[in-house]
Amino acid sequence: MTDSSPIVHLTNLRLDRGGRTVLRDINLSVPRGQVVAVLGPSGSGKSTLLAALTGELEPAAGTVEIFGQPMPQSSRALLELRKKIGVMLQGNGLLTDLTAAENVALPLRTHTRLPKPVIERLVRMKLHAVGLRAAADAFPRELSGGMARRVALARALAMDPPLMIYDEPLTGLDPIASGVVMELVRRLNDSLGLTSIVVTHHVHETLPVADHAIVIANGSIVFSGTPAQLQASTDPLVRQFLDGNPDGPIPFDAMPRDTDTRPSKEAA
Ligand SMILES: Nc1ncnc2c1ncn2[C@@H]1O[C@H](COP(=O)(O)OP(=O)(O)OP(=O)(O)O)[C@@H](O)[C@H]1O
Repeated sequence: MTDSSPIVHLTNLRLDRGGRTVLRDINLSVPRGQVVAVLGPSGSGKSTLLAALTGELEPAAGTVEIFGQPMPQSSRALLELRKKIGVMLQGNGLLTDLTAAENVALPLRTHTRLPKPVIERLVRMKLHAVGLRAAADAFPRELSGGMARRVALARALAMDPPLMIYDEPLTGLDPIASGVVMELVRRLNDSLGLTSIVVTHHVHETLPVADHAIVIANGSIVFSGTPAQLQASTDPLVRQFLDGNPDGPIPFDAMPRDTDTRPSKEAA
């Protein structure tokens, strides 16, 4: 791939789950170095989109290209690709009986044959990057929610992935810790030369650090543009989501899976 080719390129993507279409007509290009916010109400399909980005969910139609290559088919190639994608999942996922340093070391121990002193040095560097070198020997229960989230971030960075994906990084955090985590996402993105995709419904905390935002609702992308364009949008769907109105074009209750028989666009 060339320096100018997008890190993620989605073309006419359709994603089905449990026999029904969750997302359709998804087109997205994420250039290198950007922080892209993927926003949408609960149940809109944000995690489903993530699953397609990591190759966990095969598209029902359309294509996913990562690092300029189509999503690999073989499980071996998929495994190699995933080493280049740092994923911070909802919650921390930290192992409670390991220290912060041991948690960060885990991917390095699993995926590399680096000698112990090198791993220890890399772990110190990652903890330093998130401002937590002093907490190396602390167990997750001894850390605040925000600190634990930063350890999870250091662990996601352990293998130096060029692409970072954050799934609801702010869940359960207070506004101050949320600000710290989002600042860190931006700073690490720029200082380490990463590309970041942040999937969240925390609009107001995420937009200030994003270069580009998309909003998904009712099964497709209803907005794609800069954070300023998003804030200025007068689209009723976008406004309802941004302003948190219970009444509007986005249904408050998700359709029950087995009673939703809406045909997908392709099938219609
Ligand atoms: N494994 C599955 N089988 C069937 N349906 C699923 C599956 N996973 C998700 N869904 C459905 O797909 C839709 C989108 O779910 P998804 O988890 O992607 O949304 P989300 O935007 O990430 O929600 P949240 O913000 O609450 O995490 C929902 O209607 C959900 O019920």
